[in-house]
Amino acid sequence: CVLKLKQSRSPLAKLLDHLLKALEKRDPHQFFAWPVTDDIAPGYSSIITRPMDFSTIRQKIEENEYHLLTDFIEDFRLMCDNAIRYNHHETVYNKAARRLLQAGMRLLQPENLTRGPVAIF
Ligand SMILES: COc1ccc(OC)c(-c2cc(C(C)=O)n3cccnc23)c1
Repeated sequence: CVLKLKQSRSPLAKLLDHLLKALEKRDPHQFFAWPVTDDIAPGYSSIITRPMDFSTIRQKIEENEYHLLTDFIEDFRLMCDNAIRYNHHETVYNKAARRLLQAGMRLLQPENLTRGPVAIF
């Protein structure tokens, strides 16, 4: 077996993990926890060409694919925008995506990253 050496987490990875946990808390029904499949959402993969979900974001953090905070924020926005575009306005998914996006943008505002109980910068 090949022992995978546990790399020490970069400061950015630790920050993104903290932010991801805070954002996941705003998705109590776990609508954004896993990739959306065509089985549960007919025609999804034809309409949404760049799918994104929290499990994929977590995998990208662990594989050091984010080099800037803005890259992480872009994937979070993409995930919410996909749900807003695919689902009709009055559906639970569209409403949940708009609420999650609003909450996420508040959390990720620079002034909120330097204030509050855990000042990150
Ligand atoms: C009802 O339980 C679940 C469970 C997991 C889901 O996505 C991972 C979803 C889900 C998540 C979504 C999204 C995010 O668009 N969605 C759209 C249409 C139908 N279902 C969904 C719903």
